[in-house]
Amino acid sequence: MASISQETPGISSTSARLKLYSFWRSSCAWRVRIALNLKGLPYEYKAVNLRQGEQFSEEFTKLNPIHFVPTLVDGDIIVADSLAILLYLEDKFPGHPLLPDDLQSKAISLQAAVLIGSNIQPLQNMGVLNLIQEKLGPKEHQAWPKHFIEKGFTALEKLLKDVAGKYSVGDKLTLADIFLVPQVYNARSYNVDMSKFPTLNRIDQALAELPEFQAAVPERQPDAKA
Ligand SMILES: N[C@@H](CCC(=O)N[C@@H](CS)C(=O)NCC(=O)O)C(=O)O
Repeated sequence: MASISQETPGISSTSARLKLYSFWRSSCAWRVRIALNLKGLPYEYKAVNLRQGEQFSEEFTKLNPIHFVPTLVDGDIIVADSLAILLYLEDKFPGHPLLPDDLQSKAISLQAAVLIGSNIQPLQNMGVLNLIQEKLGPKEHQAWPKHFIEKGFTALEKLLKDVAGKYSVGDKLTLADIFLVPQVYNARSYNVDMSKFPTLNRIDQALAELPEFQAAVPERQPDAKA
């Protein structure tokens, strides 16, 4: 596993205490990269090459026995799972909040994040798709994720269309935005027609303008195309 310091604009990362175990192409790790950038937290980037099976190494298994990235290490504290990490960061570093105070907006932000994190992404995870390819063939390997992304996005579009402002829930950034961007990227890679989801498409385009989101994209990570 390779280790690289990640600069946040304006903050020196030489003394970064946070370590993020990530893979450039992982949508779940991407969520955490966005949050760290938004909160202005420097971190050490620990690359785990999922395509070479580094998630099964002894070193990584000690950190996360289910063999998934992301995993965050903050001194003696190890947090695995993107939502758990984001809520941990929110508690420990409340500046630049990722959840609104208003209870209804907060509930919708969490609902949107969980819709993606529980009802879309797990059905198109690498291990799942490898198994589908093995059992059902390469055609299903493409059709399966597309089906579940479209089903999830249909619900998400309905959830957000009347509450979206500049971003997913009003005009402030929330967890919903952090989960949305990597999932739209994956949707495009499975040829999902995003014009069927105009609210999601518009928000994704607005978020693409923000430097904290730009710095988190897969292609800009130290292990990109490793
Ligand atoms: N619920 C977990 C899911 C983590 C997850 O599925 N990670 C993927 C990358 S996005 C992974 O590590 N896959 C490796 C594998 O399938 O072997 C989270 O949100 O962090």
